[in-house]
Amino acid sequence: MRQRHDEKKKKKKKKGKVGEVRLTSFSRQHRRVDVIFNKVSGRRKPDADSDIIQSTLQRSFERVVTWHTTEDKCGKAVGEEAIADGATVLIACGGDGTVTGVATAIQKRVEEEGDGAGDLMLGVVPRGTANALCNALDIPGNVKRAAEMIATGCVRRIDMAQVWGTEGKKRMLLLAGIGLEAETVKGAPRAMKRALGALAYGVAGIRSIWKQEGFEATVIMHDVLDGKAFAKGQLEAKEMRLGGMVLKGVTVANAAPATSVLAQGVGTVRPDDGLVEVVCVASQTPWGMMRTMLLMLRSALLRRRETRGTVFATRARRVSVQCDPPQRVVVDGEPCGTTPVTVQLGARADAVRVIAPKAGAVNRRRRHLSRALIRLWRNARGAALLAVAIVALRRARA
Ligand SMILES: Nc1ncnc2c1ncn2[C@@H]1O[C@H](COP(=O)(O)OP(=O)(O)OP(=O)(O)O)[C@@H](O)[C@H]1O
Repeated sequence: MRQRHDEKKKKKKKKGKVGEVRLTSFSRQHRRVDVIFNKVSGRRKPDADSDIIQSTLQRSFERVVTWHTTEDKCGKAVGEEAIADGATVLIACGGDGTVTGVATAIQKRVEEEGDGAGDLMLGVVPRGTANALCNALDIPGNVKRAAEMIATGCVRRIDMAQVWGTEGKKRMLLLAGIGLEAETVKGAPRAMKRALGALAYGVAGIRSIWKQEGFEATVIMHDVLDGKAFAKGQLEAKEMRLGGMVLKGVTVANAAPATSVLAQGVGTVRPDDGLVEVVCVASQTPWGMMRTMLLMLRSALLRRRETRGTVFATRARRVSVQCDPPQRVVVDGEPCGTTPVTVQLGARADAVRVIAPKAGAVNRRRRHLSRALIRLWRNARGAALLAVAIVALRRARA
């Protein structure tokens, strides 16, 4: 009896959690890592970062090969070259554009070769401006710590969607933004990102709130499956059509941190559930939009659905968006033509294996912190209202 119990325990230990593989023997299995380096991403010094990454990885791997992207040869093209050369662990060092490019090269090979593609894996060392994927997966933001994590992390499977737009087909790890999000990305060119860092997106975002005109949108969703839709219960529908709405933005997200505010509203953006989060915002005035965005941020921090009339948020497997007049589209921070656009998660949706810290612990800490902050804000607001009331009462008496 005791023996059987021990055997069961051993098996459990071997298997680990579903979707997570501990990488204790990872650096011994994989002797080579390939670094795909984008030297123009972000604001950090490329040579210094390259040295840190090289020396850190050399401690765990026998061979570290570095490849450089160029203006015409992006993460995807360089990733394909590295895979053809025998790379199995590809580390994308750059912004979200570079990460999606390398992930696209990996998924393309997996689709072509199936099991023959072997153990292809994506690692990320963030060097970009927003580094949204790293924030969403709790990958350290520090270059050295992210490189160290490559040898000690877990492998998480995350979905990768396909996007069909006016400029053809593209892959998506993070999100497709239509309207407001696309205006924000356009309003933050590389020179501005170099000067202001992540603040560039904040400045561009506020400017686009005032600039973005409302547009008439038709959103068609297939396989809508949402556990707490409209806070009323399970919502399941083969097809759902929202038509004739005047919106300021539509976001279709696969993975997004809380700072990608326009992707929030469902409560959590799950990168591994085979569904995308669809969020439509309809606030018509700039101040109304600012308020709506604060509510969306709250929804992300508290992991609670936003049910106000100006936000519609749900989950589906396939989404098509048409706009009148046509609107700009960005996919993972890169321009991708205009609407109409369709986003879909396919059967091989879980093909991308990303090296990331064990999910859970960091999220739990973050949730506690955000709850504490909101409690503090409520108390401070209550105290301020009380003080104003006391002053008004005193003045009235005098
Ligand atoms: N050597 C290079 N010279 C000029 N541009 C390059 C070079 N390598 C890549 N690029 C361009 O960099 C872009 C991708 O940048 P990436 O998204 O990785 O960084 P970022 O824009 O600084 O970060 P973020 O997406 O977080 O704002 C692509 O459009 C690609 O054409």
